[in-house]
Amino acid sequence: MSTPNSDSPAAQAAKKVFSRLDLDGHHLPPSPAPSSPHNGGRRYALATELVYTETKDQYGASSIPIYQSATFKQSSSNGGSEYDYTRSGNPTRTHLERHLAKIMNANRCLSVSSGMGALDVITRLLKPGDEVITGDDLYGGTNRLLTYLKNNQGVVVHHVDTTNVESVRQIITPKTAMVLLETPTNPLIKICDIPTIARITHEANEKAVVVVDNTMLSPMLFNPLDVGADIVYESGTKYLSGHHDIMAGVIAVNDTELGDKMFFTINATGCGLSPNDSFLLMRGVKTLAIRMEKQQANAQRIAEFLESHGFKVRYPGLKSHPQYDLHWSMARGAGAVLSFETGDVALSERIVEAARLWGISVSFGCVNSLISMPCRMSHASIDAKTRAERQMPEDIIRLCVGIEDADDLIDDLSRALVQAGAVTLTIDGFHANTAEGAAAETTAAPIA
Ligand SMILES: Cc1ncc(COP(=O)(O)O)c(C=O)c1O
Ligand SMILES: N[C@@H](CCSC[C@H](N)C(=O)O)C(=O)O
Repeated sequence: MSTPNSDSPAAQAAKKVFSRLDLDGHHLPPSPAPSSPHNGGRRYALATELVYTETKDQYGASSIPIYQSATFKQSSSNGGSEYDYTRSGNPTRTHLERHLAKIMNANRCLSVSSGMGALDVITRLLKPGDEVITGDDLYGGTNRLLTYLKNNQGVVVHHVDTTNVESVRQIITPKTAMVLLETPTNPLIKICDIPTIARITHEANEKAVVVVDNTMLSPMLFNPLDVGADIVYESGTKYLSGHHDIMAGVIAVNDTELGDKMFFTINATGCGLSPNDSFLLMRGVKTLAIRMEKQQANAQRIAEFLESHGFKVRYPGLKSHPQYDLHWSMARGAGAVLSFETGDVALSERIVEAARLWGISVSFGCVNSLISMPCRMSHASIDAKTRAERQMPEDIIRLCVGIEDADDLIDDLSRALVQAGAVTLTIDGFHANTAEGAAAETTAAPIA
């Protein structure tokens, strides 16, 4: 098996991010994040800021209380109190949103009941006739909402290869109202050049907003607002909360007018995050750095393990990723989602079903490792014809790596690969039953 190259940009960048987790406390550089009235002014490394909060609680509670109340008493008939009704605002939610604004380098953050809820709020900025440019590899639910807007709301949606800046440049017009990007994309792990696309979009049409779905990387590894995005959203169901026990969505902006418009929608439609889920998301966010560090390290090992045995693996921590340099020019880590192909749908099915430690489940970003077949699960809402047009391999397996012991994860995957007949055992180890596999080095330890 190949060993990680400690001089690679991936290794260097990971050191840069995570060496700041070293608890020697002597040389934490000041955070480069801008200070603003909303973010409270970030002063420390992100790992520190994630856990550092100031509550104004009357009893000095170290954890924000859950203000489980729909209404708030007013000091007079004219109102006069900070909160009146939880749909419009709640202290637990406010605390979370201020904390998230700080770590997302935003002036304002809004929290809603799911990632799709966040995209719904964002796309309500559109009006009939507006054009949206988006990718040809997208989370299935995002594709579904955009298709709904196209079929029912008069919004024109262009799916192009957003990994190619020219495809985006050629299609921008004065009617372009939004450019919506994922990076890495779900599930093909393709990389989009966010700074360049943001620049060319704004140059061509200053009214168009660039929206980035940052769910795959989280603010631990990427801050799209810093490189030209206008709106960033994430499914808080994933890394931000980290335990698959809540649904949440977050939206971050620097532009006051955009923030106000989206707050209007949240208040008008009632999709703001509940006090209880705000509390749980706040609790989850505090461990984001340490979870991401372990999940990424595990993902790197799994990706190298699969690649060294001849599988075609998609992961930006591997030098073989065609956009490796682009990814590392923007992000501080590779994340913990990877996908690989077997060349045979039935074989992929057998692998997925033979895994024990890897739970068969949609979603990612939680502490448990998950395995799935996107074409049948997370992306099943994209019809087969469209999947084929967009070159989505039906056999693709997605791995969402958790915090377990990496050797246990590799052992379980190895066993599943053998049981499924995906690899051939040799005296020295095993290799994938693919053309690449036959040519691959077989240096892994034999499977017991
Ligand atoms: C990249 C991406 N964005 C957005 C979402 C939507 O998030 P949620 O499930 O919290 O609505 C998901 C998954 O569901 C996702 O994978
Ligand atoms: N049945 C759900 C599937 C959710 S997929 C969740 C996640 N984004 C992933 O990529 O795994 C639906 O149809 O939305």
